[in-house]
Amino acid sequence: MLVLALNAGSSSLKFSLLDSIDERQLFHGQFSWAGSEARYLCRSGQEVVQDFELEWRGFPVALERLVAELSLLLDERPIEFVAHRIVHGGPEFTKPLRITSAVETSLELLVPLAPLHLPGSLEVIKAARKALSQIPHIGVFDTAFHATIPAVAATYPIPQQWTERWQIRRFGFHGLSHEYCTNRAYKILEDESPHPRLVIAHIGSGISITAVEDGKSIDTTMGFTPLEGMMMATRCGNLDPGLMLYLLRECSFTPNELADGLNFQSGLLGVSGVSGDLRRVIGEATNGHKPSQLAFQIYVHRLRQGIASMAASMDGLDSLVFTGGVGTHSPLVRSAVSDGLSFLGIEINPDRNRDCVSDALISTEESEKQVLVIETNEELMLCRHAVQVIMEN
Ligand SMILES: Nc1ncnc2c1ncn2[C@@H]1O[C@H](COP(=O)(O)OP(=O)(O)O)[C@@H](O)[C@H]1O
Ligand SMILES: CC(=O)OP(=O)(O)O
Ligand SMILES: [Mg+2]
Repeated sequence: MLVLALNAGSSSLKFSLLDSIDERQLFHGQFSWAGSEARYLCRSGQEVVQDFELEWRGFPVALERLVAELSLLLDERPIEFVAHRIVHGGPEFTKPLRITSAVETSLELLVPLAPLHLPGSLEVIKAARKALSQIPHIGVFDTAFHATIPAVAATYPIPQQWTERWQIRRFGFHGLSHEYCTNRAYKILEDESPHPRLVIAHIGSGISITAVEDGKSIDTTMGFTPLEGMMMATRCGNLDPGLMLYLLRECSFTPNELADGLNFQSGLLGVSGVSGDLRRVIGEATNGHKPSQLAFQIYVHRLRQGIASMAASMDGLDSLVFTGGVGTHSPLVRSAVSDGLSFLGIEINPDRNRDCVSDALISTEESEKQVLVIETNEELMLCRHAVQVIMEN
C-alpha cells in the first residue's frame, strides 16, 4: 500500500511517500512555511528525481500540485491513505485514529495549546482531505509516546483542583521522533547493553529532550505546550512564571501580545535579533555580532541543563542521542553541548563528530557513555502507526 505521510512542523512541512509493505520511502521532500515561495525536492533514496519551485499561494495549491506530480511519477499507482502528524492531542487523543469532521472540530479547540503548529496542521488536514477525499486520513499524535510519563514528572505543582478541572499535565512532544530514535538506538547498541537508558535530544526548530527507560518515555523537557523547556528558534522555553505575571500586570502586555512574543519573537530570534535559523545566528556570531554570540551561548547552556536533567530523572544515562535538524547536521552544537557534560561520562571524538554521516557513534572509545547521531524519521513512524489503524478497522 502507498502511504502519503505529512509532517507539519513549526518551520516546515515534510512529506514522504512510502510503501507500507517494505517501508521503502519512494519520495521525500519538504516545503518551508516561511516566505512566499516553496521549493521541494522529490527524492528516491538519495537520488534527486524532481526539483522544482512552486508559487506559494497557500498549502491547498501546493498539495494539489504535489499529488498531481506524484501520480505522474507513480505511473498512476494510487495513494491508499494519508498519515498526518498532529503535534497536540490534548487529554482526548492518546492513540492514532481516523480523522473525521468531528475530530477536526475537536482539534480546532486545541489550537491555543499549540498555536505555532495546529493552525498549519489543520490547514494541511483540510486541504488533504479535500484533494484526496476518497481515502482514509489517519491522525498520529506527537503527545502519544509520552502517555507513559509517571505522575511525578507529568504533574505541575499547582492546586490539584486546577489540574483536575482543566486536565492539565505535562504532555510532551516530538513523540514520533523520540519513538523512532529509541528503536534505532536499541538496534545500533544491541551488542552493548540490552536496555540502555537513553537521553534523546531532538534539536530542530522546536527542541525536546526525553528520558527513555525500557523503551518508554519517563520524562521530557516540553510540557503542557511546546513552549516549555529549551530555548528554541523563536520560542522562549523555560521562564519564571512570575515574569509573565509581571509583564501582564505591570508592563501592560495583553495575553495575546505575550503569546505572540513568547512563541514567535523569542528564542534565538529574540536574543540575536537576527534570525531563528541557527545557521544564520552562528554566521553572525562568527563575524563578531555580540547578541548572536550570547544567543548561541544561552542555547548551548540550556541544552546541557536539559540533557543533565533528563539523566537525573533516570539516576543516570547509558547513551545520549542527538537528532532533529540541528542535532543531525551541526557538529558545532554537538561538540559545544558535549564539552560541558564530561561529568556525565560523555566524551566525543572530534574527528568522528566532524565527519559523521548519520546514523553514527561519535563518542570516543574511552567514553563511559555512548553518543549517537541518528537522523530521525517521523514519516516512517507516521506510516507504521497509520497502517496499524487501517488493519484494526
Ligand atoms: N548544519 C546546520 N547547522 C545548524 N543548524 C542547522 C543545520 N542544518 C539545519 N539546521 C537547523 O535545523 C532547523 C530545522 O530543523 P528540523 O528538525 O528539520 O525542523 P522542524 O522543527 O521544522 O521539523 C533549522 O532551523 C536550521 O536552522
Ligand atoms: C513540537 C515541535 O516543536 O515540533 P517542531 O520542532 O517540528 O516545530
Ligand atoms: Mg520537526
